[in-house]
Amino acid sequence: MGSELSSASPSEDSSTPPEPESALETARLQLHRAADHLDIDPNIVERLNHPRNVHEVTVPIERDDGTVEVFTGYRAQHDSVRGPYKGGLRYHPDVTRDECVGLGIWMTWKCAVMDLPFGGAKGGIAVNPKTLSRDEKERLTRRFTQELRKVIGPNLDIPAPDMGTDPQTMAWLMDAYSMQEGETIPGVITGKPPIVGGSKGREDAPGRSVAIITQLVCEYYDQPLSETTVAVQGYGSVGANAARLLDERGATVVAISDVNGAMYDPAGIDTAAVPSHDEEPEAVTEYADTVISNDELLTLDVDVLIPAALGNVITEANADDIAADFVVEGANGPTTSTADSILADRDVMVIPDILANAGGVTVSYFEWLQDINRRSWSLERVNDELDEEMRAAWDAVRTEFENRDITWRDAAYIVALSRIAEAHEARGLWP
Ligand SMILES: NC(=O)C1=CN([C@@H]2O[C@H](COP(=O)(O)OP(=O)(O)OC[C@H]3O[C@@H](n4cnc5c(N)ncnc54)[C@H](OP(=O)(O)O)[C@@H]3O)[C@@H](O)[C@H]2O)C=CC1
Ligand SMILES: O=C(O)CCC(=O)C(=O)O
Repeated sequence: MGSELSSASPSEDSSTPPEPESALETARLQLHRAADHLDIDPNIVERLNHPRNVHEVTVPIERDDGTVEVFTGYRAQHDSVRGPYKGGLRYHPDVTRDECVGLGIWMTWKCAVMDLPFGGAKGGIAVNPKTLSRDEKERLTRRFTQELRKVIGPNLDIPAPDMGTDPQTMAWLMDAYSMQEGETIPGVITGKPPIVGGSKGREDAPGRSVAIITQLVCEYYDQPLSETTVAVQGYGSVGANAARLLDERGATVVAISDVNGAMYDPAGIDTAAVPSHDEEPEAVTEYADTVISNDELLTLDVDVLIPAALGNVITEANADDIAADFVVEGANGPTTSTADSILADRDVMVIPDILANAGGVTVSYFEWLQDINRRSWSLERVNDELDEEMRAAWDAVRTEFENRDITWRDAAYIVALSRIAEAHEARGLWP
């Protein structure tokens, strides 16, 4: 196993990089922007500019036809000053080392903005999971777990689902880790099926938090939900759950999408009737009468746009065409830095990923507590506590937004970075 510190130089120059911009470039720019608002020891900022470790592993598996194929996997661990590293595992062909580092940095801020006792990490394998059989995916996950065994653990680094992984993947990881350790250790991973120590409500949680935050934003700007139109890109764990909850709560969801395009109905979509990615991948366009492209979805004239699939979909090229009043980021990093500035100049309110989709990691925290205590919570308790945590985070971010006259993203970063910097100061050195 390789373990290395980032060799990239800190981005002292906070000018915007040319697009396409990597998750790492965006994350570093955002760190420096937030630090500019705060009186933080520059040495702490320099530490946070780099991951603590990036583990790169090769993952060989036997394909069903008997051939061996070797994939590359990563686990980037950014900061653990407030607790064990925490963050998802992504199976996607575009997974790279830098993407994992950038996403890991965002996990640090996300856990801090929610005031959870975790740091940030992210990992994944560069693979298209749709090209794997179920058995191949299981073998890949078990071997990846074996390679990461020494650097994860319930008090060290606790992975979870992300794009391309699901509760079943988490169950295999938990089983592989537990078999190697010789005892059942459910707390090594979250997002498991409830029967093996998962939390009720975890699958819905990131979409639920997107819906809660959308509702709070609408209330804040006196926009009744019953008069709000919504377009959602991506119909997976985040997008489908957000769309369905907003639909249930009275909003009109006019567009949803899968990888092949978007279903569009200005009269409103019956979101429960369309299978999510988990229920049937690539089904949205199959069920649609009117199909538009994913690019067209982004520029629809709706009140709320929820990008909930890939990163970097709102860019310099289309930011001027975004017609929504509010962008609530369901995906991680859907907006490039240039696009962010364009949207801010145009008074489009962007509610950042680290707040909006933080329900996933918050219920992961509840799951971890349940695993430690060997006691499961009711769905009602999970949802009530999630609602409470989201409102507390919203209040903290709103206070900064109102006091400083800044963007919602800067406000969320200020909340997160202040907590992290204070923890580094308190602990004394560079843990
Ligand atoms: N899962 C989690 O706990 C959390 C996830 N996130 C973030 O949310 C985003 C989505 O993750 P998640 O919902 O888990 O992913 P899923 O794998 O559950 O679903 C992804 C969805 O996006 C669609 N999609 C894939 N590629 C594209 C594309 N090029 N254009 C448009 N749509 C596409 C898929 O369509 P199809 O069915 O056709 O494949 C599917 O509907 C990611 O950025 C992730 O990091 C954030 C917080 C928590
Ligand atoms: O639940 C978790 O630990 C992390 C989920 C995740 O990867 C994310 O919020 O981006």
